[in-house]
Amino acid sequence: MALLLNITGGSSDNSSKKESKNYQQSIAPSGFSFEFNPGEKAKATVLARKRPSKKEEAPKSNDFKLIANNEKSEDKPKSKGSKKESKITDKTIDELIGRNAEPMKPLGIFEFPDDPVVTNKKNRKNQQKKNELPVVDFTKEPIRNDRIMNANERKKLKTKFSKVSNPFPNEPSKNVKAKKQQEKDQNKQQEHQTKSPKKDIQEKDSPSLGVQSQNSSVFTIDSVDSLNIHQFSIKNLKEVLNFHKLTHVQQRAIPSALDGKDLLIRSATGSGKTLCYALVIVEKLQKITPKLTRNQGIHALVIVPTRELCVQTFEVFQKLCKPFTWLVPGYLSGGEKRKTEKARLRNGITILVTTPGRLCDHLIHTESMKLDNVQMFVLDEADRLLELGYENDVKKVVDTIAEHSKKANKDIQKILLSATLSAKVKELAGLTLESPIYVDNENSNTINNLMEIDENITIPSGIKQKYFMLPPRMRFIVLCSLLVQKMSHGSRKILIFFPTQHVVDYHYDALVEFLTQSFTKKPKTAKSYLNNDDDADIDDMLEEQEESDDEDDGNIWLPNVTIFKLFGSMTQIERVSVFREFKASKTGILLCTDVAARGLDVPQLDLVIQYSAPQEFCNYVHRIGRTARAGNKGSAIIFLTSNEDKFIDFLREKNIDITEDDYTKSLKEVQLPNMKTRNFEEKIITLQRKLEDLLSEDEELRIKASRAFTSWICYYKTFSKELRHMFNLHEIHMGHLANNFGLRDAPKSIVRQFAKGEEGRKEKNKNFDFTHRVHVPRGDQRSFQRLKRKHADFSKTNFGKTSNISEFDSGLPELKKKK
Ligand SMILES: Nc1ncnc2c1ncn2[C@@H]1O[C@H](COP(=O)(O)OP(=O)(O)OP(=O)(O)O)[C@@H](O)[C@H]1O
Repeated sequence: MALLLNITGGSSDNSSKKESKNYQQSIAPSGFSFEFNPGEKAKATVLARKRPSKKEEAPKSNDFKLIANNEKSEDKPKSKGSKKESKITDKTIDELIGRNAEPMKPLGIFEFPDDPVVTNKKNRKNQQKKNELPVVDFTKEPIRNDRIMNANERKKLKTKFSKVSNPFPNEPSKNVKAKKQQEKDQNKQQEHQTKSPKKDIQEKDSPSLGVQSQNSSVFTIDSVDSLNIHQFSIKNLKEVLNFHKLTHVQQRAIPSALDGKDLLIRSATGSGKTLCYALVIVEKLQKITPKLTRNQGIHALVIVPTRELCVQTFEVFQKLCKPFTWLVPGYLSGGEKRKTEKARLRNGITILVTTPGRLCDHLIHTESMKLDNVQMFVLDEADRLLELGYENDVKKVVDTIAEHSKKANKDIQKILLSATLSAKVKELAGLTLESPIYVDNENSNTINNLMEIDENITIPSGIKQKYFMLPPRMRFIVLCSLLVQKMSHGSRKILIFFPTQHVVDYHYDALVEFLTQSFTKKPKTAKSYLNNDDDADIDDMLEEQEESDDEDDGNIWLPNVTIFKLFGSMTQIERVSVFREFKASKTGILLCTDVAARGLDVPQLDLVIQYSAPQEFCNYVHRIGRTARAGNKGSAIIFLTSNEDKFIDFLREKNIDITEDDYTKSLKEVQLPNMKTRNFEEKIITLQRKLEDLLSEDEELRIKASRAFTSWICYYKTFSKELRHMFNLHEIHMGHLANNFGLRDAPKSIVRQFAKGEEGRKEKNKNFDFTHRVHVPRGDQRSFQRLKRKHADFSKTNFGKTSNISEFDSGLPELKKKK
């Protein structure tokens, strides 16, 4: 029970105020807050109250024992010891409540609009009885329903509670003045920014990049035969890699690199930059006579920013080295045991692909890690390396290599590739490269002054860019219907970018439940199996799940599609296996953070969905660049809400060709499995209810949703300077955003769960000794079984683990595991 009392009165003695305050704190029962000044008539006002929930214990009468000062206003303040004690019993409390009662309402000061679907349980029950669904236009912003309190009452309440910090701003419609003021401030800020000659590093590093669309096609008419390389390499390119023609960037870069020049390469996503250095490395090393042996150490070093890119690049080298078996490619990507990697290094690697952090670690701790023989050095995705904070690591490696080259008096060829050439990348290029040749989509020429290069990005012409302008609470529902629509229209692979790993994790569970499990059956989590049956075995569960899936095919939206998730804090085994399986699968949906935005090359990926906007403009370009690669076609859709429309203007100013699409189209088109709905509004209501019911049945999922909601808010606060004014937290309707996550609680209380501190969280999560939801997407069983066998005690594996160490930390404290 929460009760707020305000006991006020004037005071004639200031000295005793402090004393009495201390006193009242020490005796105040939890849930009460009151003030009173000694010497005056105590006046109690009940501002609001909440009925105790059934579970909560009824308060004992002792809880209401308040020490009030003298009831008579003319009484002088008395010393502590002489305070008169008067008991306010349950009865008096009730009387007080009865006298001043305001309508029942949770103590949250800012109420959220009454949503007939979400909050009106009575209505819902009645409707269900009648077997009729209310028709609600979800597509419109609801009109605020002020029936709980009128404006005056709310104003009063707000001023009384003005001391309480409010993490949520007022709703936009109610806050016109504040909005205007904010706009003024923003304009001033912008003016200031344009006038100010000094720019800080971040501004420098997120420059207003220009965009140009690729004019020509990706490929030239030149065949791979035109390259001056070994005949076996040409045969290998044609037969193993299926490359016949050169891309523009390859045609320009490869001959110069074969001549031993340092290169700075910038070109559109998917234009074949990897081959520009990989082919040259293999060609140069295979030429060395006598043939290199693996114990002669590392001869080529390639640094990439992420583990997936590391594995991907290593696989390209494996293919290119096929005709030259004495060249041994290898990779170090972190996440693996240092011991295993040390053993690999000891065995000998000729071409090493690595992430910078792990490389530096081995340079310090591993004796066999030597860079003395390095002849070629590549920095791929240099801008991303710097963004991820690897600047020092990269500089350390550059220095080490320069030292060796000086000692041995030999030249090391260096190649730097970057999608964007920010000031920092240029600075790094200046440090690393010597009289480089600059290659982009259109040109290749020697560059004297790197600073002269513009900072434009090129977007492949094969990408069709669309946006949805949709109400915030519709995001998830539209996503489901869009996925079903696209998959049934022949899409093979879809990549969805989410803001943080918590948001990925929650949506993975929710989408698996919606799209790949029986639509009408209640979900079963591993926990419920383990709890209900002592002898239950995961094997039984999997078998049962498989059998019921087979029976229910008609009841499943996407029975043959596997859903994957990928984010930075997953274990190495998970990350690599997810990435490989998604690449190899015929159809699939990958939910990810920006960890997959750069460099990843997934064949037949025809749609990229951005569930939320990227925090930096260049990430927009990289995200959409996962589709329409190597001259193929693809499409990209970004989900925005009406208050984010400035982002579209911003994109158009950058010459990005983006058009609006009707988000209701897919909802109107797709049918819910085994369900007949009269209109699309009914579909929306059914889907929203399903989501909410799912959360109410599954506490674990509800907690995930709450964390995801909170981390979304954190993400929203951290947009780059360039984009910050377009994504204003003050303009988000928190209630609607919470609805979108299937949450019915007041947004403020959701966030509080994670702001309470360690004790609060422990309390909240004390029942969760097994927090891994075991969704085994169909077709994914084998890999799951493999994983399970590897980790005999399943409940202790990291499968599905989500902690906060990834590239997009949500800023939330990590959940502590129960001992
Ligand atoms: N000459 C070629 N002929 C056919 N396909 C090619 C050729 N060169 C590269 N590709 C293919 O094009 C795709 C993109 O190549 P790559 O990953 O090297 O692009 P990228 O420019 O590095 O992209 P990003 O900037 O996104 O990292 C790959 O699937 C690769 O196999």
